[in-house]
Amino acid sequence: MTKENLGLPVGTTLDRFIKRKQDDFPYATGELSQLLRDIALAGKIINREITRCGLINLAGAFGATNVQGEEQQKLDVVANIRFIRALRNGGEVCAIISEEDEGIIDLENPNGKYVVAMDPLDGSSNIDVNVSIGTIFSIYRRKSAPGGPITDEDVLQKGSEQVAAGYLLYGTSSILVYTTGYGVNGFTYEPSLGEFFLSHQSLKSPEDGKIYSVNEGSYNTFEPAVKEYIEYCKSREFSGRYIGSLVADFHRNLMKGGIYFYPASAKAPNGKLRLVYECNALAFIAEQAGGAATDGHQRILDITPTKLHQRTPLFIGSKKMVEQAGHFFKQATEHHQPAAAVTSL
Ligand SMILES: O=P(O)(O)OC[C@H]1O[C@](O)(COP(=O)(O)O)[C@@H](O)[C@@H]1O
Ligand SMILES: [Mg+2]
Ligand SMILES: [Mg+2]
Repeated sequence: MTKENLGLPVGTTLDRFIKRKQDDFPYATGELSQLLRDIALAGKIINREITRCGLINLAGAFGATNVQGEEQQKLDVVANIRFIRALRNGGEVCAIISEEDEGIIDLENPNGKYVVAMDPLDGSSNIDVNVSIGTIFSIYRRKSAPGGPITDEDVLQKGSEQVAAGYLLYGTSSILVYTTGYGVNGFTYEPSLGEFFLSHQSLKSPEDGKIYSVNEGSYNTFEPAVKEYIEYCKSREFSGRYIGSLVADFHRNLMKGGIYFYPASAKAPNGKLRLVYECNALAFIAEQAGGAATDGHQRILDITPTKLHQRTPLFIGSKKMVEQAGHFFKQATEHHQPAAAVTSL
């Protein structure tokens, strides 16, 4: 039995699963396990707020903009507060990077060994229309000495340094999907019991797929290689599917096989998505599930961030599809001319 496949039955609680995983590492202190439980707890609370937000005056705009200049929704703010509170109370984390806060959130917890980067509410534009939304998180080990100030080396680590990452998808059912670097597992939430249960063990992304997910309304602003890749998808009669919540689009493609991309455009030269708290976590999961994630040229997990809210283009999903998209960029770079379709993959 490998560490990846514990052979635990469907229906095992998240708690028991985490405990079993921890038993595989006799020297582990249990702090990461506790941190994962804290995140699951925050997820349950957010799930509750989401399912009744239309009734408790939580729908709609908050009336302020975040650091990116985007209009915050009330649930963006609530989710941020809930997660910060859960991580502070849990005691395992020293600092948080959040989409909703400009600077580092120092929890003033010198004993916290971990740094968490998070998008507390992903897909904000879908909140008020009952469409799936999510939460994304990355967990890093603190690099600087405990007790001292939180430094750039703590918060600007490459995605390949993640010790764990995951997402919560609040959809037709809510699911927590995470990896600690030994495969990917998913836990479906049973609201009447208040528990996450193992439902998707050792998730594997189909190697290839027939779904492409991109905001095609921006087509005219994309660079030629991206336009050509989209034309290639159309020529193959792939299905276009775009929810507009990264977590939901990613999850569907993970299950069914497909590619999600948010490329650079004339109006967003580095794309829209944020490297530290959106792309890295999903890239880690994609790779652990046998998929891939690039910015069109290089592996997402190899990019060293220089800013907390840094943006990056993203191409993520089934391995063959991400490679195929990369070929269009490669050809465009090599020949300085529009790339021809690579049909051999
Ligand atoms: O409306 P667009 O430009 O297609 O952008 C949609 C993308 O933006 C995001 O909503 C950004 O996430 P936030 O809601 O956390 O800001 C992604 O979830 C989604 O894929
Ligand atoms: Mg987001
Ligand atoms: Mg968000």
